[in-house]
Amino acid sequence: MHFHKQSGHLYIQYLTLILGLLYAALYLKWTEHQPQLKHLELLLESVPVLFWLVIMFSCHYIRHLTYSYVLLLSGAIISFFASLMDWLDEITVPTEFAFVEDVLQSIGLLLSATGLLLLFHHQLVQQSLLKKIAATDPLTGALNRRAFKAPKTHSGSTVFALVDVDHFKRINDTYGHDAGDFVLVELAKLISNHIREDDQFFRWGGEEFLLEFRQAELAQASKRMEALRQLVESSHFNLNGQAINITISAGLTCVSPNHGGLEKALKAADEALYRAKDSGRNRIEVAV
Ligand SMILES: Nc1nc2c(ncn2[C@@H]2O[C@H](COP(=O)(O)OP(=O)(O)OP(=O)(O)O)[C@@H](O)[C@H]2O)c(=O)[nH]1
Repeated sequence: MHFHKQSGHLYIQYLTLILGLLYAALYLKWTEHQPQLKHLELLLESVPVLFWLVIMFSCHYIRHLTYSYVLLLSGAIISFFASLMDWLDEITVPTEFAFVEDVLQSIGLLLSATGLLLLFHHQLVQQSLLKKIAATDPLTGALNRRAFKAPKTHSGSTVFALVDVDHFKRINDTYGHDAGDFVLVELAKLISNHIREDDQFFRWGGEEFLLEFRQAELAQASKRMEALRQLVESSHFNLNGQAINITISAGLTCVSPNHGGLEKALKAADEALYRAKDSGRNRIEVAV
């Protein structure tokens, strides 16, 4: 008979529901017509029993994390029976199984705590991975627009350079779209390898990038941008023996600590970039 893995996990949920119903029936049956029972104590002792049932039921949702799942589920099952024995002690005369009960409780807690720790660890790793994916451009590996944050006002002046590949459409048209992608990847690598650790490099969209020169004056950043422009101009991107040459244009603007508005500054950089394009490309222009 073909046994589907998924249904095996669902059986555990059904089993939990059945155990829950049996427990409720047991509770009602044994407390019926017994006014001498301490009902409040009995109710309080029910909390751990129900808690472990809920954990057993919820384990289904982490079934893809095998180790956490197995540890948490087995811990919950053992703890459930230990709590049930504890609960029974309220109704019947406490038995000589108190030691077994304690051992079961310890093992159950140990297993579920380990399962939970593994689950938290997995969640932390996943969270940082997701953060990284959300901030990275999948093609070039550069930061993406989502990762961009306005510079902090106490960190001195910042210079932004909007960088655009010249006549990029021609590269796509001449060598194909994959070659265009290759050029973007290589360009991003080249620039990333030649900026300072403090500087930030974003893929702003299409064949446009944003460079953030942190704690830099306009004159100093212009020099560094000009050096990058010359570096790109003199580089050959080698695709299957075919050397592809490109040039870039850039528009720069400075944002001082008491800047009036980042959007305004980026717009100025964009206008400077278009001036660079209009003036023949392969050059940098500073916003006026
Ligand atoms: N291969 C590839 N092409 C892209 C990508 N994103 C945008 N493009 C292309 O980039 C080209 C941009 O063309 P245009 O906006 O005309 O600019 P350009 O040809 O670079 O000309 P100028 O900017 O004026 O120098 C378009 O053909 C887009 O299809 C990408 O991720 N990969």
